[in-house]
Amino acid sequence: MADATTIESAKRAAAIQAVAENFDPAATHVGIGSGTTIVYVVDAIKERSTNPNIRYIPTGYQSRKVIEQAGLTPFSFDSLSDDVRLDIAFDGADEVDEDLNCIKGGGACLFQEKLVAEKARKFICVADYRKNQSRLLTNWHTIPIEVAPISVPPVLRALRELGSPNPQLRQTLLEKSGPLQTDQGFFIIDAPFPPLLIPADVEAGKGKGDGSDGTWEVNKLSQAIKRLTGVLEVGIFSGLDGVEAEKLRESDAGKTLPVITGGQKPIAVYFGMQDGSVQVRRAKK
Ligand SMILES: O=C[C@H](O)[C@H](O)[C@H](O)COP(=O)(O)O
Repeated sequence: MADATTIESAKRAAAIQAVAENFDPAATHVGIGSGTTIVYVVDAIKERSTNPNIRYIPTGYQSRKVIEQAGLTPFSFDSLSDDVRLDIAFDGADEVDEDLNCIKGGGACLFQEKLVAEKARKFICVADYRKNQSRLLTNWHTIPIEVAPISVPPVLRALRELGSPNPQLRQTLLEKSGPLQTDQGFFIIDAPFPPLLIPADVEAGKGKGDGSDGTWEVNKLSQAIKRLTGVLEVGIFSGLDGVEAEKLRESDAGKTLPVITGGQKPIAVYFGMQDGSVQVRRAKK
């Protein structure tokens, strides 16, 4: 069992290396995710950046406060024109599999994180070693799903039909305050599922991956949940590979940003390890 100091040191080490290797001080637009790890990313950016003209695009209230407290300049996503791309976006993750699919939303931020990730030429995640797993839902057991409050009962029922044994509406820490509200004023349902397959598992015959035999492949489950009426976004970042997405964006330079469905996998994830080292998992070229 690791102590809090080891975990925080791991986050900091990963953030420092991720920023050193990917942050370009000549950038004009930088996306900033949410959570506890992103604070170290912003600290590392602040150390390196002398450019007061960089616009930092937050992914929610907490993210905007982190940017402001660092003395950097926040710029709202909805003030960006559609043809502007972010040079890069950094974010945390709750779990990452060997294909770089991620679960996010442990802190109730996922919708704006997806918008920002999809608008970035390069999307980088930073996490500590607990998040490094070969399959999603190994150590982190539930998928956060952002839903319209009115739709909670039918979405819970539909999730059970998809095979989630006991999906729960996330509550605030203070029980009398009721369900936790997102930055959009929506609710979060946390849906447990068995560990998710990657496409290679389905090809290897480890399961159908379409829910019919109790197994789900990560993209298929994400799409099945996203289709439910009342679901704003699913906390699975999968879909287009980071390298594939980057190529698509480069080839489309100057035109409208291509629509990337199903979220986006990062092009690289920096894991701070228990021994103080940093492991980098990159998308395969
Ligand atoms: O909702 C929160 C976000 O998706 C975070 O990026 C994620 O939960 C990771 O947070 P942390 O860096 O605190 O582990």
